[in-house]
Amino acid sequence: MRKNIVAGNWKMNTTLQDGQALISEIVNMVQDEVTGSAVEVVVCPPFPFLSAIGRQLPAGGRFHLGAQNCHQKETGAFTGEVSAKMLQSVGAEYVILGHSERRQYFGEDDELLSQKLKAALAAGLKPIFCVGESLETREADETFNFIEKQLKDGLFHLSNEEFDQVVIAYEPIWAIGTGKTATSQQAQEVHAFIREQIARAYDAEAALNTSILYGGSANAQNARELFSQPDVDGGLIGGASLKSRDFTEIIKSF
Ligand SMILES: O=C(CO)COP(=O)(O)O
Repeated sequence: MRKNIVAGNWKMNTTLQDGQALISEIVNMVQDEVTGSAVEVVVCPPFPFLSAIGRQLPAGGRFHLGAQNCHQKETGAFTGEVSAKMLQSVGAEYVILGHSERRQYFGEDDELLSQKLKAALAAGLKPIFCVGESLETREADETFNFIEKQLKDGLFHLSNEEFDQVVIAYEPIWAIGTGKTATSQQAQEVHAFIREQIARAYDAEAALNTSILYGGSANAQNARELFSQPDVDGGLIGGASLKSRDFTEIIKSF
C-alpha cells in the first residue's frame, strides 16, 4: 500500500550508546512535534544495534525498524553473515537492498539482489529496493535506460503478491553524501518513470500503490520541496538521519 515514508539509513555510523541517545531524541521530538500527518518512520541502524534500538521504538505507532542488508540464504555456514529470518526475529520489518554502496563496494549484482529479495520476502520483510544512476550515466543521457534495466533485471521478476511488499528508493549516486541533491524536478521525472515501468511490468494499480522514496543529500532544507512532488512518497535519508533535529524536520516536511 502506498504510504509516505521517511527512512533513516545510519550506514556504518554510531556506537550503541550514541545510537541509543540519537533514537531517544528522535522518538521524543517526533512524538511531541509530529501529530497529524500519516508518515511512517523507518530506522535502519547497523546490525548489532537492531534489538536495542528496536526496543526504544514505541510499539504500534509510526516507528518501524529496518536493516541495511541481508544474506540470500536462510541459514548455514556463512561466517559473519546475517539472514533475513534473523532480522525478522529481532523485530526488523524492512530491509534495504541494492543500495549503490553495496553494489559498488561489495559487488552485489542483479542476480544476487534477486536472491536477496526472495530471501527477505520469504522471511516476511519488506524490501526497500534502491536504484540510481552514476554521474557518468546521467551525463551520457542514459538515466532512464539504466533505471529501466535495474528494475527489470533486479526487481520485476517478483510475483504480483511479492511486489506488493516492495518499497522503491531512487538514489542517484552522484547525490549520495555529496551535498548535491537532485532538483525536485529531476527526482519527479525519474519517480514518474519508475511508476510507468511498474505499470508496464505489473499493472496500473501496482504502480499507484507503490511507495517511491528519494535519497541523496535530502535534508531539512530541501525535503519539503522534494516531498511535494506527486510521485515522491518520502525519503531514504543518510547523513541527516544522524542528527535528531534535522531528521525530525524532514519527517515534519509532509
Ligand atoms: O545513501 C543514502 C541513503 O541510503 C543517502 O545518503 P545521504 O543522505 O547522506 O546523501
